[in-house]
Amino acid sequence: MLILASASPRRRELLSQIGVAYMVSPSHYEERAPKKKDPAKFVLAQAVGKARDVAAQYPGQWVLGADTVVALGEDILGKPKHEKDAIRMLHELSGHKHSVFTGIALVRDKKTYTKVVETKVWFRKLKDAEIERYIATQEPFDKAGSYGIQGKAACFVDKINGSYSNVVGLPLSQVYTLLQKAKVIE
Ligand SMILES: Cc1cn([C@H]2C[C@H](O)[C@@H](COP(=O)(O)OP(=O)(O)OP(=O)(O)O)O2)c(=O)[nH]c1=O
Repeated sequence: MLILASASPRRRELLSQIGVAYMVSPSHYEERAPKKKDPAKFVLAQAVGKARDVAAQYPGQWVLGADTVVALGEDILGKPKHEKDAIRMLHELSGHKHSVFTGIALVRDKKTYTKVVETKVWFRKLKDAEIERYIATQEPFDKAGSYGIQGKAACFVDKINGSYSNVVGLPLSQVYTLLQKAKVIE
């Protein structure tokens, strides 16, 4: 059975949504501080790191790892460390377009398949009071870029271009294709 190397409840929900059978074994891979300028390379390395970490414990089994960041200009935004961080990120995103990158890695023993998916997201201009209220909900704190498109921040988003599930943490069409390629599913 496929193993999902993730502690993210969103990734579980997304994988369940498409009817793929899996079990969960979160990785203990230490996430690196994002390097500037190359979000695609960064999420790919993180996804591979998470998947390989868990695959080492399960020889002969396919393991799926993923990593999501928000890229705004030259900056890569991960999860906020504290409230100030979240306020800064949401101010930066307000009224602008950014990209969400998710890297996915499917690993079994020495074999690795990977993919990086980008979705463009346009935020409307946010009022200071809205940002404060949103942060008070605690929703930003376990999410890249300090927001969840699937939650209360849905009303911040004017439009997106690309995969919606990619923003939430797992690009489902591309995950499915990777699983087919590895013959985990038909
Ligand atoms: C932008 C955005 C991110 N996110 C989430 C997806 C990811 O779970 C999280 C980014 O952190 P990640 O480090 O990618 O994942 P994680 O630490 O939550 O889980 P794991 O490493 O165990 O797999 O941000 C949303 O839920 N909604 C959004 O709109």
